[in-house]
Amino acid sequence: MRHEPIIEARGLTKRFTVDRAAVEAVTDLSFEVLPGELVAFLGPNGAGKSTSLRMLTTLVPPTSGTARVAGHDILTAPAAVRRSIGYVGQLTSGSFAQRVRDELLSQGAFYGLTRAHARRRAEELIESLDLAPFATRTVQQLSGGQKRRLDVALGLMHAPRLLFLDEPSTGLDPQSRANLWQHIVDLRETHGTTVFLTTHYLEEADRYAERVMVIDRGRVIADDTAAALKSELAGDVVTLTFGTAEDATAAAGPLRRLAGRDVRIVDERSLVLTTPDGDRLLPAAVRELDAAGLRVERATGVPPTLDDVFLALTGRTLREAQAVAEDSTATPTPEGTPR
Ligand SMILES: Nc1ncnc2c1ncn2[C@@H]1O[C@H](COP(=O)(O)OP(=O)(O)OP(=O)(O)O)[C@@H](O)[C@H]1O
Repeated sequence: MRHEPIIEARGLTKRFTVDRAAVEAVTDLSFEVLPGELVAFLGPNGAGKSTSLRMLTTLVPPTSGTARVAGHDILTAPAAVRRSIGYVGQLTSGSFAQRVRDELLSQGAFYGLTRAHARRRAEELIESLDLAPFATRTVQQLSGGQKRRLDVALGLMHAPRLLFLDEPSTGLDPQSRANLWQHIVDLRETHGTTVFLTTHYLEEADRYAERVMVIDRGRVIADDTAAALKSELAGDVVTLTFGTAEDATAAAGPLRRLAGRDVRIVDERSLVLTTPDGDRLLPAAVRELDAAGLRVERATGVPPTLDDVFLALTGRTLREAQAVAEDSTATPTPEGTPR
């Protein structure tokens, strides 16, 4: 039996007006997420990730298109959508002077849980998000990673089936990031919570998400498992280094024929190519070139990353796209929810 999608976006588009010019933050976003999926929405700064999330969580209205989220239409039943989902935005939500446990209880009251229910739920979340040692601390006494775990707990107080997280790990050190991710993965495994999150960390999306949607300039440009995206859109990067520049030049033709791929010469003595099956190509290439008297000094085959996927799709790496976005001096005129 096919499950009903828990998110069903149809042509979601958002246009902002910046200095009287229209900025299309999100263009024609259509996709489905099934219950229990863990989806990473990956893209550089300014790609449209947060705006997409804000539309799906009813924080900003779309310019056109609509979506059904947890069974409710975001345009006609926004309150029902909000009751059914958890949302953790980019900024830490806890109020500074409250203690962790009290913060969770206030959130429970906000969602209309009885005091006894809220207490039970708070204890469960304190346990599952590893907050027990800090439960009586105030929010301002927590580290960045602990605060982010509290944010996730706050988003889960009313036990939503669907949790949206906007860049949950940005600004955390690598260890806290890995720890937070482990909690997110556990949540999904233990409670079957559907998790839809944005990130610009390639490695995280690659390692933890079972599905990666890549967004660039407001459009979704790829949507699959990380493994499928890498094998279909990128390939192993094979590098052969020779003793002399002459050997490298002489080897380029035979290697091109053997691999059936374009070959580039780098650093005069190395040949580089991308192929879906580097492990098979490498020994064959070394044997053939050796037999032709062209000595390979070093041979490496590196599996592709999601950055190679982004490069294959856009002609630039995600890191380059990120750097350009960070250099951009354009300040948007706020409209809708302030950033
Ligand atoms: N309130 C707003 N008013 C005007 N323009 C906006 C507003 N919010 C976002 N934008 C613009 O829409 C585009 C997409 O922004 P968005 O915040 O959705 O990107 P993002 O992928 O989430 O980026 P980041 O990783 O930096 O959070 C950007 O060009 C941004 O400047």
